[in-house]
Amino acid sequence: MAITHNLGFPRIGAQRELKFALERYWRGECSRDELQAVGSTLRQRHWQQQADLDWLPVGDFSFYDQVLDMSFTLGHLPQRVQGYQGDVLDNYFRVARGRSVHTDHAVQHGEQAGAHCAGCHGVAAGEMTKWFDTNYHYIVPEFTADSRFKLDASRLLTQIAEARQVNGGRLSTQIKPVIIGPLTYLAIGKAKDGSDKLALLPQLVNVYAELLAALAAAGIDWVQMDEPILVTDLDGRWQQGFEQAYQQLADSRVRLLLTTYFGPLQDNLSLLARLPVAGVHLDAVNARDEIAPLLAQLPADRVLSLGVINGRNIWKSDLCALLEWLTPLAAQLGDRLWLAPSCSLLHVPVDLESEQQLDREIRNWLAFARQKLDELTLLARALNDGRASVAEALTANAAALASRRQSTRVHKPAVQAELATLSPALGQRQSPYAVRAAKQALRLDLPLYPTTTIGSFPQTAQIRAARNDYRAGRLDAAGYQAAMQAEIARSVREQEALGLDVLVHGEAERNDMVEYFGEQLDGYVFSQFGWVQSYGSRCVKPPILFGDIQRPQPMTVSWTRYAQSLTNKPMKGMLTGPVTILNWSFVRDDQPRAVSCQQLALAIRQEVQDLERAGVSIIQIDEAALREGLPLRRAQWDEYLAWAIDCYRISANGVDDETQIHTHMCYSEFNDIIAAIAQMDADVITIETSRSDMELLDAFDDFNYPNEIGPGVYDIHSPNIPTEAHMVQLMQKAAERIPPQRLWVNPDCGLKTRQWAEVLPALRNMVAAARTLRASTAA
Ligand SMILES: Nc1nc2c(c(=O)[nH]1)N[C@@H](CNc1ccc(C(=O)N[C@@H](CCC(=O)N[C@@H](CCC(=O)N[C@@H](CCC(=O)O)C(=O)O)C(=O)O)C(=O)O)cc1)CN2
Ligand code: MET
Ligand SMILES: [Zn+2]
Repeated sequence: MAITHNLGFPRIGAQRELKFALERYWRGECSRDELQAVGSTLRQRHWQQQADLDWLPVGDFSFYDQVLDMSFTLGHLPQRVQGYQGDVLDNYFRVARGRSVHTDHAVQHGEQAGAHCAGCHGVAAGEMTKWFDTNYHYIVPEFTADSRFKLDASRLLTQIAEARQVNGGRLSTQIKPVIIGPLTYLAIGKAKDGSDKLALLPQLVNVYAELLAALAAAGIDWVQMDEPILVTDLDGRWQQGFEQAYQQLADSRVRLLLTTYFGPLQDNLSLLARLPVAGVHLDAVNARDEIAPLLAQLPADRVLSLGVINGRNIWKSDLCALLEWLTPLAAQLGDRLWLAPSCSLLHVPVDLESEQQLDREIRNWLAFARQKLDELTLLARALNDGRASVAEALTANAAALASRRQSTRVHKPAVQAELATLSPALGQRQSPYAVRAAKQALRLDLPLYPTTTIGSFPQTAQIRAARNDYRAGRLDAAGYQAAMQAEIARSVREQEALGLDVLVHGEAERNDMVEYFGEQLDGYVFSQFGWVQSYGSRCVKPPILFGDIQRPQPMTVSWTRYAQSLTNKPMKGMLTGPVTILNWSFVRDDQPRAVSCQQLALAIRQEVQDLERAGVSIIQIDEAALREGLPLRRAQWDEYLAWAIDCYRISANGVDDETQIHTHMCYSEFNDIIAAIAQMDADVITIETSRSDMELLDAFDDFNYPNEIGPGVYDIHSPNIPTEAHMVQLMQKAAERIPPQRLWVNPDCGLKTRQWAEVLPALRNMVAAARTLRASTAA
């Protein structure tokens, strides 16, 4: 009997109920009890929706982030919030989002609050970073040599009790708490004092042992222990850490299912196989080749859970093919075979049933979280009761897959012919940077330390309401265009008044920097409710790249032209680069990512050339997700970077010398990939640096990065207003590393999540800082 289970369910709600409840609570518009009630309703609903499984995940729900939940369970909070009296949930949000100086409410409007509160009475928010290679951000655990842990199992115990009440307690399914394992918890955290995190392992594991004892006392049998760090390169000390920790936990009265996901185990396979746990989960989508070697090494009493349904994409699985290779395994393993999605379903939308406007043919190719669980139960029935018991469903699945394989909407000879002509030479600028820079300087006539912003201005409630009205048919196309033009005019007016040197149109018309382009490219469809949590209450709706990509018409030219008509200052054309569009979309699984990326590169190249023809003198091509797409294993980095950088270059570099190309990246680790960044050969790169105090620029300095750089001086994740003095000081640090002639002054990232009331004084200070810098350089 193959057993079915799930690693985690999306928690935001099919209608983003959790998002809206959180934001109401943060604005003081609903009570804590009401927020708790929404959480409880969502948990109940999600358990009911998973009731066909043999084992339900519990503890995968979170009001903000599952890593932060684990920090609370382990009693491990940053020093700065320890000893805070008051409600636990409020304290939790305080760690997640900080508390601004101006308000005692943990910051309004769903914003991430400041990490820098030097000299103010706010509380700095926990740092956020990407969860492995996903677009989900977690709150980074902060370690120091004297970190201490203290168990608080209340969240898990409460939710276990709650799960047992589902359907009036008549749920036949069993309950399996989900926690992040000790090694992964340590590995994804940051040692604030540079100390050795592994030194904390023994006392950390003591608290895990207490937790497992508490779960056993609550009648729990299996516990899912997530250790995705096992799919990354681990050195010997970390491998030893695994042995020690799990040796120590082997005495516990619960059975551990040690889960790995997002990739193959490689060097860690033998390690996992010999850990004294009751079962292991392997990502059988990405590591199918490892099933046989793992089974060969796994002791005969262990459960093997296979993640056979892809938890990272939205495609239907090929059930017949899966059955083909699972049938002998099921016969061999019997009850020892468990089946699951490859990873938590956190990374996919909830329910395809909500999508009534999606093209019927394409909808039939898709599966969201609920449909993926249906596939899983179907597989188990076919294995347990014979294929005949689900023959109809299997036939329908095969027909859907065949329709996708053969569709002329997927495979377009014209695109493939164009792709065949593609060569890296397309990514070559006409002249080297020095020659271009001189021509651009003549054309643009910018001052030293030119000021600019990264693209977006606040996405106000009015902008979203107008777009909502437009989508609902309450506002016609002309009305929508007028409303967006009014917003563009407003941001141009504000930028002129501020005295910025290079303006942007503000991106009012964009719902998102990726979805906006997906909506306009052939080969994409987009959903209405396909939201995926990005951080806290913030979600994205990744567009679905299903077929060969074509750009039917210009996507940004008319907005940019309108914006340029309002000012004599240079107006930056603003595009998202091919690698970022790829990484933040749901993409095809029937061709290599590199090929999809090349198609996107050609589409963006056309847009760049159209902007140039329209007289736009500066074009920015954002590659915010370039680094996030790096494979989890170093051995694969070069291959990825080679095609990713080629694609960016093809999109960006087909312009005349006089056209200035900017790129933007907002993350803070460049050391590893600085050579690749330099190969992009952008005339100007704007990056996130303000939180790292310009230390990030060491990478550019050491590498002798040749082109211009705008190191962010304004931390846009914070509601705090940076002072002129602070920004001058940051730029002076920058100027110690990069010659002033090659420096720009700009924020860390776009301003769409901020409010005008914060943006205006901050940019006023930023422009003042640039003037001060110019004066002191001239002197
Ligand atoms: N794709 C992507 N990934 C990214 C980023 C990014 O910008 N894009 N940035 C980084 C950080 N991540 C972020 C992710 C989301 C948001 C964000 O603000 N998301 C918005 C949704 C943005 C959006 O798509 N808005 C739509 C839909 C707006 C909406 O919710 N409308 C309401 C109605 C609103 C009204 O009537 O007022 C509805 O449909 O119910 C639009 O503007 O059209 C949110 O969660 O609130 C910000 C940063 C990393 N990853
Ligand atoms: N141009 C985009 C913006 O300003 C870049 C964002 S990078 C996440 O919002
Ligand atoms: Zn950015």
